[in-house]
Amino acid sequence: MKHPDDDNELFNRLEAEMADSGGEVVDLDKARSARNESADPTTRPGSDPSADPETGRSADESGDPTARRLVDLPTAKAAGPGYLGRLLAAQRRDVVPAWLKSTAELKTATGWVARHYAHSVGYHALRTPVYAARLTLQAPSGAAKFLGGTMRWVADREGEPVRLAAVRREDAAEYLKLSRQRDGRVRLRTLVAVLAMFIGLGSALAIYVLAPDWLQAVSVSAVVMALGFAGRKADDPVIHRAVELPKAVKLTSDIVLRALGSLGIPAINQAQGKGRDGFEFTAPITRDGPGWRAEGNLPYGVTVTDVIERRDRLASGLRRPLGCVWPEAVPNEHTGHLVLWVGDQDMSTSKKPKWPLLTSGSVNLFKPVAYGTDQRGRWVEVTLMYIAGIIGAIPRMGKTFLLRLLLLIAALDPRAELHTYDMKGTGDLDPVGNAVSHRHAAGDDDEAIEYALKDFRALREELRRRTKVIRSLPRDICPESKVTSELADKRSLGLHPIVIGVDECQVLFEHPKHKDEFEEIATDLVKRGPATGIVLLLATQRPDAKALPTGISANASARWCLKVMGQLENDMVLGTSAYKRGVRATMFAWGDKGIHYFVGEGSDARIVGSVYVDGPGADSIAARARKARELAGLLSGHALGEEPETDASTGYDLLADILAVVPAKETKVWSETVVARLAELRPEVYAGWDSDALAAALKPRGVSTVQVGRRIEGKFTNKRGIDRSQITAAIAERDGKRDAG
Ligand SMILES: Nc1ncnc2c1ncn2[C@@H]1O[C@H](COP(=O)(O)OP(=O)(O)OP(=O)(O)O)[C@@H](O)[C@H]1O
Repeated sequence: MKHPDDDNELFNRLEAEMADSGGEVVDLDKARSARNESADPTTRPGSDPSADPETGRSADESGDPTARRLVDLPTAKAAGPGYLGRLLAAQRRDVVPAWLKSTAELKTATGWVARHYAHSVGYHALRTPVYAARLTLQAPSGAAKFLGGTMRWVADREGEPVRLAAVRREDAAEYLKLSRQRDGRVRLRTLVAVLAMFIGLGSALAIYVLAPDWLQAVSVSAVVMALGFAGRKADDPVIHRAVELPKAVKLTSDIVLRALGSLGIPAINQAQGKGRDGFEFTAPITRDGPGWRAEGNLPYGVTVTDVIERRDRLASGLRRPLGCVWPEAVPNEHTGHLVLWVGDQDMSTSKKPKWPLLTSGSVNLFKPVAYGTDQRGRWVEVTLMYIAGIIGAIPRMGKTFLLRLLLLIAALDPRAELHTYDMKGTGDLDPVGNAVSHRHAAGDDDEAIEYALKDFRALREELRRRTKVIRSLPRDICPESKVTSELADKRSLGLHPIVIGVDECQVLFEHPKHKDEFEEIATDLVKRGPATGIVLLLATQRPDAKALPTGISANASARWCLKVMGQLENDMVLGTSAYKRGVRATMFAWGDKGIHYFVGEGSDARIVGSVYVDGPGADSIAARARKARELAGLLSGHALGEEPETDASTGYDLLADILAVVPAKETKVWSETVVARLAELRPEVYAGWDSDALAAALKPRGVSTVQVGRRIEGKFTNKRGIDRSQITAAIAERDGKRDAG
């Protein structure tokens, strides 16, 4: 779009030049049109920018002080970065193509080729007897063809039309010449034929008399097959194709231009109307994975998003199914740089490579794991640690399946503690929940909401505990102040990954009574969870500010957006102004189930088709995950049939309990007295605690024990104890500076 400042600048510069030359006011419209013409992307190169657009002469040449002057300096062409500058900014294409660099892709491609030929060989081997029988049946006709052909050759039948033409012209000299040539040729060919016959018959006789049976059989078969082959009919081949390869039409520049011309974008149509291309190819059209890739610049002012918006028309212009046509913008390029990838097959129906984790293998959540494929069939990976993610889509597009897939991946890391909430209540998350989850609930009834609320509160406590543990760790063990795979392995620290998945999260965030608390805790988990090893994954079918509070959607670092209906939902899931940048999940078709835009931590949006794992598949993966946990002794909570109340490890608040047993008038109390009272209060948790255990439990909560002196029976005794004011201060800090006293 032309900026109004451009006109002002143009006007000012024209005025300045006129003042220099004492000229009059210039027709700005004409100057503008001259400028626009020189700015047309498809203008032929080589035209002199300083020349008058009408006379072809430059203003200086004409000597007319009122002549219009062009505002671009003649040196404008040379301006801009020099050769080195351009080299620095140049984009280098890969020397080795991506598919050759990836061993997984190479293996997949080799596997496909091997399977293709194995199939062909098997197909033909099974049909060999049929082929032999058909060739034998065709052998007599082949023999007749062979004999007839030989006779015609000996009799020089190919020269006959020429001789007959000489007869018709009554050209005696020519006819005599041709006849003599024919007689000579027939004599020679007869000799060759007779010789060949004797050699053939002699060989046959020799084989009959001298050769072993197998050689006789092979020779006779070979002759019969050869005669059968000679007797084949053009319209009925003996050998049929074992594999019908899909015929993908080659993408040519003409097809691309035709398709772009059919979009109804005025700038392209105008350029094409004037006989120009309306698109400037910047690289040859090449094969790229199972499809074609075209790349180039759209006319000035036309953006890639204009094309993406009309993807269905583009598909019509290319005469390809919608699922094959993927126009994309290139990050860090100008907005008119289009990459058009046209697949051989529809992405939603094309055959996907087998997901390696489907049948075996485990996961380290701190490392990338493949969870889907892009348009080109290449694996796309996600690292589930250090993220908070949101999944959004209209109903029935595969949102729950995607969430379940991510949770299954998490389940395959035995260290991960899963909290799964299926607020839709249809049991889609049950395979994971029942097999491995520490906490799991389905449905939106009061019981499930209470359960979730209790768990969220406990998770907030856990988050706080973790931040303190991380803070108390020495720098060399925890150099980045975040949980690492090594720290997660140390069970004593309790920093294992926690993955929370909530399907239809709007049920929590719109709950009439608890919505604020859910929102507050979830926002905290999204902001501080990733560094402490807590991952929150939220899925919703109604991504708006109520269903997905902005504090959460703005801070999520991973986003998965399946088909949505409008810009608002699109940007809600994919981030502000994603729609404007051309990242539009609105373009997905209804049949594009599981296909989504994925924006990972700091990476550009990619189109991904997630791996399809159905219910039974999910069951078997979850069973595998359960087994691994059982072996490692890491199965806990819901998966063991435990209810949260009976699980003492997270269901208590030590600081609050101390306040409960130490009245305000007792400012300092010995630890042994505190643990005795605590054991009375909550024996299932505190029974067996001693002073040291209390000190160890208080340390991550930011409280240390102090020396407390007492005079007992006239004797002064010093022992470790707690200072009540420290406990109230810790609670105040923990609860956001609220007064806990
Ligand atoms: N990756 C995939 N590939 C192919 N088909 C898929 C994929 N994921 C999901 N589907 C299909 O899409 C259907 C809908 O999936 P799912 O139940 O996850 O949708 P949803 O968006 O969660 O719907 P709702 O909003 O009603 O819960 C599934 O029944 C499944 O057959």
